[in-house]
Amino acid sequence: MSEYHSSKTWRQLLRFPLDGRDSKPRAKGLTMIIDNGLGLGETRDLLTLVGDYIDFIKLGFGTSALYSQNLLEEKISMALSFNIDIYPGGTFFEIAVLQDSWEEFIIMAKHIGFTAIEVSDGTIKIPDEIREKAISLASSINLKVLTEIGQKDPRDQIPLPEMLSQIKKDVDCGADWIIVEGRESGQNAGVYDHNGCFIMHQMEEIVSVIPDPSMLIWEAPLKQQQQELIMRFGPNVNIGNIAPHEVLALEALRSGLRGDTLRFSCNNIISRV
Ligand SMILES: O=C(O)[C@H](CS(=O)(=O)O)OP(=O)(O)O
Repeated sequence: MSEYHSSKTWRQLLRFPLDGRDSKPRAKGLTMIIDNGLGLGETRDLLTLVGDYIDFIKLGFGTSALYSQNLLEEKISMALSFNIDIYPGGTFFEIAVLQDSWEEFIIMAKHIGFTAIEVSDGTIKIPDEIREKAISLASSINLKVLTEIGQKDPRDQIPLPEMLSQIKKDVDCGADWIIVEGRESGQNAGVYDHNGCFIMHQMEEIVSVIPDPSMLIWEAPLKQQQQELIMRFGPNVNIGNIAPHEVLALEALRSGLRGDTLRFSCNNIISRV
């Protein structure tokens, strides 16, 4: 091949097969990662490479308690410098409820620099009154509020009508987003069966009660789940519990740069040629 001289980038040469992916800052198409213990160097590397494709970092479960304070604060500032919201895992909030310290927990989260909070009851039962007050308190101090519906253990699963009414109550109380439980495994929890397949009627009912589907964040750690969500709701569906090293792969899926969604976008491409 003769010498090739061009300053063109791939983006100038090739269109993304799936149109319409929103860029940051965006109100929908959010990606939330679960960080179970990235060091500062790893975090810097990750955000330099894929910071444009991450909207929320969740420090998994109670891992925040295991950091030194300096390191935690440094990690939080790093996330903020990439315009990424950061919050402690829902399980950590549940521990604070169990220990009757949830008000101080929320205030301390704000003080440390977290920009959001997750109010969940995936492991323990939380009285409605505490859930409502927690949402209001967090909103009143300008923390973004994510609530979660669905249980971690299928044996604890609450009936669907209760789950649906919880969504409505959370929205009325001022929750900004509702996370649909899927765990880190994406199997046998929340709206997934033991194979990681969506329990379809649950998914449909959830979508039907929410005033704005972009308020939902689907925990969907598995590719088959991400693909299903993108094919059903488009590239700007909110997806969470993404492993840090899977962010780019998810973004490729959202943009049709991967066989699984390229197939789906083929009609689109053919009609444009
Ligand atoms: O971070 C948490 O507390 C959990 C992680 S997992 O469900 O145990 O994998 O996430 P949550 O946001 O409470 O579902």
